[in-house]
Parts: sequence; C-alpha cells; structure tokens
Amino acid sequence: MSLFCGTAFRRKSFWCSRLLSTYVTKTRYLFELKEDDDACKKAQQTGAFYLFHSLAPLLRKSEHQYLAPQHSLLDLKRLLGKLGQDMQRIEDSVLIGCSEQQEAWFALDLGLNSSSSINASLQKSEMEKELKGSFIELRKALFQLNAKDASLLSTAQALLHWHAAHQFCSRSGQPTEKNMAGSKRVCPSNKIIYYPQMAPVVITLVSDGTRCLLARQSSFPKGMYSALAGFCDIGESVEEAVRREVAEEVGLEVERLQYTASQHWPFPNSSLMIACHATVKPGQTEIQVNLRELEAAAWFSHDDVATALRRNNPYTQQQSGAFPFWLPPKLAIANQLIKEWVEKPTCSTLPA
Ligand SMILES: NC(=O)C1=CN([C@@H]2O[C@H](COP(=O)(O)OP(=O)(O)OC[C@H]3O[C@@H](n4cnc5c(N)ncnc54)[C@H](OP(=O)(O)O)[C@@H]3O)[C@@H](O)[C@H]2O)C=CC1
Ligand SMILES: [Mg+2]
Repeated sequence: MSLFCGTAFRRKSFWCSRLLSTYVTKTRYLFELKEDDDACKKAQQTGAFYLFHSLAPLLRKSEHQYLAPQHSLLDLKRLLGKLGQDMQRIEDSVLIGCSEQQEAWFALDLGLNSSSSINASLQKSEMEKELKGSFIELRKALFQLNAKDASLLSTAQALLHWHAAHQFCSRSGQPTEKNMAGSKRVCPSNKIIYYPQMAPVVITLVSDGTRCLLARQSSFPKGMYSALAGFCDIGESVEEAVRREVAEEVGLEVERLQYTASQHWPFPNSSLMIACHATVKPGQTEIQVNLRELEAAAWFSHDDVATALRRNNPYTQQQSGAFPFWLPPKLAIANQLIKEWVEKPTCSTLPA
C-alpha cells in the first residue's frame, strides 16, 4: 500500500478515509508545499513571514527576552514598495514550517544581494525603523528567545545561509534555481539537484562514574566549559566518531556510550549535534589535552557541576578578576547532557 494513499495525496480533503492527526495533516501539508510550487505560492498569500537582514533575524525586545515578529504578505509588499524594492524579492523566501491551522511560515532575507554595502546599511536602518525592531545576530540573541522561536529562526537562518552559499552548480558553474519552498536548488543545464545539508557532529559527556569531563576552546566565552564535541569524519559511525574525538581531544579511551538526543545547531554552518553519554575505563582517567583543539579540559565533581548549572549570571567577573566556572545555557544540547548526568550520574550503560 502506498504510504500516502495514492493520488489522493495531493488533495487535502481526499487524504485517507480515517481521520489523520493534526501532526500528520500538518506534515503532509508541508510536504505538498515543498513538492508543488503553485501550492507554495498560494500559501504565501495567507502565510506569515520572518524577516532577516544579512542572516540576522528581525527581533523586538520584550523585558528580558526577544520576540520574533511575523509579517503578512501584504505588510511585506507595503514595506518593499515604500523602500522602492522589487516585489520579485518575495520569491527568495524559504518555507520553514506551518502552524497547526496550516498557516505557512516563510523566512526572507532582505539584506542579501544588495548592490553596495553603504546602500545595504542605509536600507537596514530604514527597515528597522519601519518594522519597529532590530536585526540582531542570531548567535547573540538565541538564548533570549523562547524555544519555539529559537528553533524556527535557527532553521530559517541555516536555510537562508545554505541558499546564499549554493547559488552556482559545482559541475557546470551555471546559476542554480531554487524551488518555491526553498527545499532544493536545481541546475537548469544538467538538472543536478542540490539539497540543504547538515554536518553530523558528536557531542559527548564523558564520566568516570563520579566525575564528568568538561573542556573549553579559546573561542568560548570566559569561564564557560562544555562537553567534548567534534565533526564526524566521512565513513564513520557515531560510535567511531565519539571514540576518535575523545581520544584526539583528551587522550582517553571510551568504554561505554549511550545516545541520548540530537539537535540542529546553525553555527557556524548547519550541524546535526548527536549527544551521547560515555564512560572511560576504570583507573584510566589521566587527561592529556590536545592544545591544538582545546584550551583546557578537567574532571569536575558532581557538586561543582550541579552548582554551575544553577548559576544565573555567568558573565559577572569575580573580584579576583577571574570568571566563575559556568555551563552552556538551556537551549544548547550540551546543557541537556550535563543536566542528565547531574540527575543520574551513572546513566552510561551501552558498550561502545
Ligand atoms: N549546541 C551545543 O551544545 C554545542 C555545539 N557545538 C558545536 O559543535 C561543532 C563542532 O565542535 P568543534 O569542537 O568545534 O569540532 P572539532 O573538534 O571537529 O573541531 C573543529 C575543527 O574541525 C575541522 N572540521 C572538520 N570538519 C568540519 C566541518 N564539516 N565543518 C567545520 N569544521 C570542520 C575544522 O578545522 P579547520 O578550520 O582547521 O579546517 C574545525 O576548526 C561546533 O560548530 C560548535 O558550534 C559545540 C559544543 C556545544
Ligand atoms: Mg572539538
């Protein structure tokens, strides 16, 4: 039996005879918009747009957090008209999701392809004034967004970034064309299809049973330590990547590992973070830091880690001039790994 009930698949009212859940209906609606340019263009009429400028999302400050405003197609046309810009730019939008009521959500970067940087920054401040918000780098704002906006804007930024970087076919050198939803690009001369990609990254919290191992790179904010992370090499399994990264970065051999969760991470390019807990062989806990990769790595006690998890204001410098030891904030998967370990320090059970 066909997974999508044959020809009825393209027509919402003809799905299957049984009642589909809201989630399934939503998923199939998004699939249809990716496959059918006309349906996607139609969805823009009633859809909502998240705006970006040079990959920075438009945000509004509300007390201690940022909110991501939505704009209708009409708002967008009004703005472009006011700034004397071509309506054709709307075609650069990418589909990033939809509501349970099937209102499609799009992202559009108003700052890419600007003719000159002076022109671009002038237009940027004009747009900010019109839109009553500011374009703020996602890296700076991510942890002050609610979980829904953080995930949506991360997807949007990653997709817009991918399109900006894949304008040409690597075989023919010809410009590629995006489909309406932005789920792929095609080279018109040889029909090669390019799909957005994520690089798999393993992130591992190593424990010796009583302590956990945390490390920092010199590029991290002062005082922050995290779990060990690294890009998977081509041909590697997740298990092999974890073993290699831990050996490479701190000179230890992983004995057991357990997968726990995954997360899309948009910085610096799209990664799929695959989070695992791991243990090392008893008595083999002496760290040898690879200083080409890390600035420092150390074992931390359960009490120290639990206290750091509760710390609110990590950036406050102490009187001694030092920065307190702190951990990645809640939205980062590293935080989840560390929290899990604090709640259940012996959760590593599977052989590596
Ligand atoms: N969400 C979270 O909680 C966390 C996310 N992360 C993310 O994990 C990612 C990986 O961690 P990191 O320790 O830096 O990784 P690695 O330990 O693999 O070291 C990074 C280096 O690997 C090289 N490299 C190999 N493949 C790639 C690739 N596909 N893309 C980019 N660089 C590659 C680069 O070297 P060269 O430049 O010399 O070519 C790069 O500087 C980072 O992007 C980081 O943002 C990290 C910790 C927490
Ligand atoms: Mg690393």
